[in-house]
Amino acid sequence: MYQKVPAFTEFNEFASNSTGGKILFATDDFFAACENIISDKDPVNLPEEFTEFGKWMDGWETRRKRTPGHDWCILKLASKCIIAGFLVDTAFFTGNFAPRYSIQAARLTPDEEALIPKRISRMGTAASESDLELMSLLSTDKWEEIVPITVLQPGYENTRMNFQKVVSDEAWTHLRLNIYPDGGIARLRVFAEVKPDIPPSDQLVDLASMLNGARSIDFSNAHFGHPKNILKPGKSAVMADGWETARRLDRPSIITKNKDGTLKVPGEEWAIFELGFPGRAKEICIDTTQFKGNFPDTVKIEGAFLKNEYTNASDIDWEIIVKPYKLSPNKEHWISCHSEVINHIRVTMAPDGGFSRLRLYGFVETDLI
Ligand SMILES: NC(=O)NC(NC(N)=O)C(=O)[O-]
Repeated sequence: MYQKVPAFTEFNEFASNSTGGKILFATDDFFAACENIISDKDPVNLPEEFTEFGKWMDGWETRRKRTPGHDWCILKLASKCIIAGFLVDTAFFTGNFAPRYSIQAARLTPDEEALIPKRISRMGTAASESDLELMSLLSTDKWEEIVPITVLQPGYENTRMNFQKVVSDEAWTHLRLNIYPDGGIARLRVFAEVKPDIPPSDQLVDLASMLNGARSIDFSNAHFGHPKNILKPGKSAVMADGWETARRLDRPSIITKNKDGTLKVPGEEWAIFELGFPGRAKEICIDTTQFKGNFPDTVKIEGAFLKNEYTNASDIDWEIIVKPYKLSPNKEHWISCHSEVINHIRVTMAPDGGFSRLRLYGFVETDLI
């Protein structure tokens, strides 16, 4: 049985590898390296797997502390953002999960970040005394406690998901995750809203990038992968890191084609995104990388400028930006386009399937921000 997932998990995620999060420091990596907590993959359990240090664990696990203090790590977020909530997943850490945690946040300048000692990430290691002394150069008044010391539940199927809502309007660049006194956690997910600087109006910007504030706000189907994945930076490394729907069950028993080569198959799946900035679209990329036997036949893109908060897709007067466009497997499709000023798009795939990334380059309409 799975736990109920809070609404803040619909926000983009800013700690994991695929979005550009980074572990900068950890006091101890004895049983399992801290980088595991930002892995994109869901944690796995390999009960028979042991390393020279102990039981192999898919997460960050420190040694049992026999000295004063507690363990902690520093993580750089993919972008400066306002945090809506956390997931501390203790999956498969049962007799060895960290019993309590807290989170502090900071806005660090590049000079301040440079004070953090270079990290050696290896199982069996711990930060040296001199590294810990260097860390004390980072003034403590930079770090604000945004999650107080909080009890964690063990990594059983029905207790592993430790969700924590955050209510604050401040934007942060770095997090310090404290575990008390030691132990393991499998993953840390940080759900947040990015507050990017406004780019100049003569610069082409990816208006659909999550790092520029784009977000997924509605969709018809996300069975295998959430549409918010297509807004992530960089290429997708696995098929799970994309938007993928279930196969539509209303497809005909035998598939045939229209004269123009499109499929004679009813039905489509759609997702709606709020763009990071209002602007005019100039070039769109639909990237089917990783999707080989399950890319959509076609994708259509429409845009709209909404003055008010989005409520319902059918109430909107959508302008077609890219007519149904025939796709190929495992490939970037770059399409030139021209739109009016828009701040939302509807992406419709027919009849179903998945793709990994969407780019929408355009000029920002700075007067409307
Ligand atoms: N069986 C274990 O998991 N033992 C120890 N942890 C690892 N990973 O070996 C521990 O700290 O309890």
